Amino acid sequence: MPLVTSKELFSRAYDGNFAIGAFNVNNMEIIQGIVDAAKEEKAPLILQVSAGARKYANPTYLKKLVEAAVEDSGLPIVLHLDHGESYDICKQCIDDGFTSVMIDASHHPFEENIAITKKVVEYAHSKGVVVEAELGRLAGIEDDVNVSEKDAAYTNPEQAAEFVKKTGVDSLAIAIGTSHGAYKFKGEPQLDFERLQKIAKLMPGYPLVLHGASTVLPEFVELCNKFGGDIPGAQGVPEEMLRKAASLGVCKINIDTDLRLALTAAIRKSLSENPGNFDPRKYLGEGRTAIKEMVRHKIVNVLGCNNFL
Ligand SMILES: O=C(CO)COP(=O)(O)O
Ligand SMILES: O=C[C@H](O)COP(=O)(O)O
Ligand SMILES: [Zn+2]
Ligand SMILES: [Zn+2]
Repeated sequence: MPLVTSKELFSRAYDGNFAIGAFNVNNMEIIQGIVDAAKEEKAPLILQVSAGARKYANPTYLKKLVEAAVEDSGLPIVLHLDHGESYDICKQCIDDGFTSVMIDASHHPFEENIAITKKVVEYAHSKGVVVEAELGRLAGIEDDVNVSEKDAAYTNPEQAAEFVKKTGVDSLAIAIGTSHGAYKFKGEPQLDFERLQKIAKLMPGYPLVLHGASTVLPEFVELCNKFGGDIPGAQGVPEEMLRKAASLGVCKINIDTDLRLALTAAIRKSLSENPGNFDPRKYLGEGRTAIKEMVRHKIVNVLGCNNFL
């Protein structure tokens, strides 16, 4: 099976109230860990590549690794550009064979975001590629911010509907209180589900995307800290909130930080417990296994996209 777009995956996810995991990939072990879990759980996958990942791994290598994953697993896999910052990088990835790109022009004024997104959509659609865009600012919002500050940063539901209509974009990343990285909330985790419901109601059947959706699993934070790390106070999105989002029109859930933490925790532990070892296959292998089990947990217990095939 060749790489697929997310069209069919999202439509099934929407109807079934589950979500597809979009995992950031940077090297072979990360890809293998994710794909091995998905293969065993019969789950589709979105493997996403950031500009930083392309720079780190070299675009040709990454693409070949993802193609190898498709060939080896036989799974429906989407190759997606994460946070494309310009028309040019989106075009480059489309020409390179990506089946999905994100144009993230969310930091531009509304009309400009529309114009840039529309241009990407026109090119992508002419090549059979789907597009994700973003509206709103993905930022950690403190507990004590007032309503007007929240309104300024979070996605405006009416604007979201207008944006989708004017751009023809295939999916939309929204801001309801998540943020990237391991420090998402200072106090109680809080997402604006009322806003999500309003957005979903204005666009029935339309696939929404949640960035910054790692849970920052405490077991990995603890392992990192136990074996020489120093990441105090890390906190992510509780799993029940992700399940709720998936039942309210969120079809794509982005996960990077949890992969980083699982890999780092396992490598720290392995190196610390085996001080005489200098064979990378041992600690990278243990990192890969940690990723596999973490991703399996997400697929089965959080995303609900197992037994998809
Ligand atoms: O949104 C993401 C990638 O686009 C990843 O979010 P996390 O940092 O929560 O894993
Ligand atoms: O959204 C950001 C992703 O976690 C990718 O991060 P990166 O740009 O460091 O590769
Ligand atoms: Zn953004
Ligand atoms: Zn993101």
